Amino acid sequence: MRPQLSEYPPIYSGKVRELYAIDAQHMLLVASDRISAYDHILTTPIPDKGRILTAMSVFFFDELRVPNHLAGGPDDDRIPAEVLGRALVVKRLEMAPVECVARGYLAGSGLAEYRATGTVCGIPLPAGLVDGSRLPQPIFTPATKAALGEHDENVSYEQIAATVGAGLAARLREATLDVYSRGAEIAAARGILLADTKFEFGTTPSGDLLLADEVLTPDSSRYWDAADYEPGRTQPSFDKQIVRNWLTGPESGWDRTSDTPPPPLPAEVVDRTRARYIEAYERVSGLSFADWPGGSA
Ligand SMILES: CCOC(=O)Cn1cc(-c2ncnc(N)c2C#N)cn1
Repeated sequence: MRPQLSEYPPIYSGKVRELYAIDAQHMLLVASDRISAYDHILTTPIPDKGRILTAMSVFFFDELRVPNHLAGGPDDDRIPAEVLGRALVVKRLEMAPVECVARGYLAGSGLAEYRATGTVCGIPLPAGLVDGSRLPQPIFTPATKAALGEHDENVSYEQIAATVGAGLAARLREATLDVYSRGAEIAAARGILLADTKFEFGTTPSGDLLLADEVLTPDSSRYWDAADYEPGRTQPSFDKQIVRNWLTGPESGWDRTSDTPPPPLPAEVVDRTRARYIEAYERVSGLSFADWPGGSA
């Protein structure tokens, strides 16, 4: 008999995910069906988004064989039925206060910083790079964790070393670049470019460094379709472009520059977006989402 979610005290609620306490050593990491766009949490959920992104994390945790915080499988008995398939039992870690970002391409805040300074997080880059340029090699561009709703602040490696110590900083950089590079290689072989990603790591009482949080999902990474890749412009998001286009198109009636919240999404946009998430998972993993736990069918 599975426990009720209400038996687990809530610890943290993020934009699209929550953390609950299971016991002194374990937590339940729950992914919701919420989707964000233009810094707003939309009122319309994407059915199964939480299950699809949980399946993606589990795929990469397993495929990359990186020491991680998982303490059980996706059907662990400690997972309540109501969140089965979109929740994972994880080891409670001492989290490093660093957003460990790896970038293989120039986009977002990295592009803005490059245009202003020719560097990203103090790392000099070649001249002449444009929006979407592939970098000569992936770079570690850490950020400090911002308050909910704020943007993280890019910081230099030296600042991270001053905060967490030179030893841990070096381990974070090495692990971040290793996991990103191998994950990006797997995805690229299946026609999906992982332009950048954000990892979170934690340590065990014995000092082991474990990959935590979510791994190489479309919420923690920029997913681009390799078939549409064209440096020199903003690349379409593999998973969110349908929503973005509708919100900024004539049918939504929404003004992105206003303070008004986005309107609800039409069913057709929801359905196509759900299909894109499933396509991303099945292409990258080679697995069928129909086999993932927790389906209503
Ligand atoms: C709602 C999702 O959580 C976060 O966004 C960031 N966060 C992670 C932890 C954490 N804390 C201890 N142990 C862990 N294994 C984890 C994990 N994952 C806390 N906040």
